[in-house]
Amino acid sequence: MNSNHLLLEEPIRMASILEPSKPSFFPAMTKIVGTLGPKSRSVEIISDCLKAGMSVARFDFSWGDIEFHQETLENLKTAVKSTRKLCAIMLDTGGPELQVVNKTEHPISLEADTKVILTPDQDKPATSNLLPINYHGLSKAVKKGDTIFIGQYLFTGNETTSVWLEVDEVCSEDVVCLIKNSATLSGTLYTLHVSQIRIDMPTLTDKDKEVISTWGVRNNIDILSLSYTRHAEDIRHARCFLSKLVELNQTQIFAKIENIEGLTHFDEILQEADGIIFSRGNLGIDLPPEKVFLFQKAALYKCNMMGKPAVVTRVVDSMTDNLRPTRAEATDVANAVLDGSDAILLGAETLRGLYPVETVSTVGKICAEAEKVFNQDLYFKKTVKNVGEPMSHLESIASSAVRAAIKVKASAIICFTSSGRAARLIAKYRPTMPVISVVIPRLKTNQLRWTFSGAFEARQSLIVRGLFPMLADPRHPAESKSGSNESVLKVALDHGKASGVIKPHDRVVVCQKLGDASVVKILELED
Ligand SMILES: Nc1ncnc2c1ncn2[C@@H]1O[C@H](COP(=O)(O)OP(=O)(O)O)[C@@H](O)[C@H]1O
Ligand SMILES: C=C(OP(=O)(O)O)C(=O)O
Ligand SMILES: [K+]
Ligand SMILES: [Mg+2]
Repeated sequence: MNSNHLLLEEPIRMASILEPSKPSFFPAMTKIVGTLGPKSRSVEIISDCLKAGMSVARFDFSWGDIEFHQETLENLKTAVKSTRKLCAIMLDTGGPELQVVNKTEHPISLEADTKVILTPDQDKPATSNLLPINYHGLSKAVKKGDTIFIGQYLFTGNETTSVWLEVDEVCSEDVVCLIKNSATLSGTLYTLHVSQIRIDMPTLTDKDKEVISTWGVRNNIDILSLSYTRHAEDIRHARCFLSKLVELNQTQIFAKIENIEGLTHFDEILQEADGIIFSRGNLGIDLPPEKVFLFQKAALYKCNMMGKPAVVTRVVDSMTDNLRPTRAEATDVANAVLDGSDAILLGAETLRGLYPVETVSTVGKICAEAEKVFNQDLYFKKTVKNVGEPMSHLESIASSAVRAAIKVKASAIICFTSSGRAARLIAKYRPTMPVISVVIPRLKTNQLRWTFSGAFEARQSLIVRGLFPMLADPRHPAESKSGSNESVLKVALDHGKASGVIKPHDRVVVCQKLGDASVVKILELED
């Protein structure tokens, strides 16, 4: 790769690499999603994760009951209040996940070159020769020679508790497998992944529907992470389900791409979804290893060009048990940023890891360093070319705002918005400075009661690279129609100053509507 793809000053002075970066008010423009669980559910730890840069909390319903997750969420709310850091809520569905059921909870030793039977009879206890699973259709879906992987819930890939099997024969509903490596399965929950087969289970299961309509509705979830999205129809179906739950008709749907079926239908899925999660843990098993990077780069590019947020998972697995990532992992995080990801999703690292806070902060620091050498100029040109001409008015305003901000070396772009659309479009051009989106609430009614919009739009931008939302006071909307938003703008500038983004004598680019005209203006601050 040509060094022009990175923004490095020539000649490169090696010593400059070690110069510490200037502290900034936020850890990085790239966002961090943290999965909350046993090791990250106290108010204290969650507060520290928020301060370290986590802006989206993921609740994975592959595991844990509603009460458990509710308790964690109540702690999150307390932490959000006390730290004054906003956080979006993501519900991750269980989906058609195959699992080994070990009711005894005793560790099970599996020995290489011996055989083990996978059976759908969940009444049988799990032993070294027999593993009950939660799916009746496995024997019909596999054939001799297929590869099966069994790993701990949120397997990291480097634990000694994962096992590879090879299908030997099928006996009615049972599947007899040859064990390829010795391992001890400990714990209660194991995911089972068969490379490249089709599972005839719905993407949104009955259990998922129940969780969404109870826990999800109660907590106004901002983002639904739809596990094992395989077709655009999966998204349409989930959207239809959400729209019937009045409280969730603004919830965004992120397609979690976890297998080859999802890869094959990627383009049509991207059209329907609000964002994409590259579930690299599962993808890494389904795809040949040498193809993983290529899918990541191609798919992130497509997301970037569509202006839809892309999230990458499984970055620093080894930090589950260690204070420092491996060099491969550290480099991988930086490459995910250079490839264009909006957010990094931490799974095992925060859920059951020993160092949740340190992980968030380490990943944030790596992202910030990568952002500094991200070639915005090249990216900008590619994006403009991709949009083509004539551009829509809004697209043209958004790209002009970014260009102006870069040219005058503005310290921030302030964007007024209600739907969030304008701010997201600005972020699409990946400005090097933060975009403060001032979400102006709108009064709306569902014919039962009046409410203000805005909270969803503000929180949903917490997963978009470079976007930092601020929810304006609902008393302002009337005046925003007629006036010039002077008072709201002052609040936004004060907010920027208080957080350290904007300093005296800085330039700031503002994007707003004045009367019927959309304007981009450059402010030169005095104090
Ligand atoms: N309440 C507002 N006050 C002033 N300007 C606004 C407001 N809402 C949106 N704009 C501006 O209007 C243009 C269209 O933005 P967009 O986000 O699509 O609007 P909406 O939120 O109405 O969908 C952008 O230039 C944006 O900055
Ligand atoms: C995030 C992933 O999956 P899970 O939901 O099982 O953590 C993954 O496979 O990368
Ligand atoms: K899940
Ligand atoms: Mg999963």
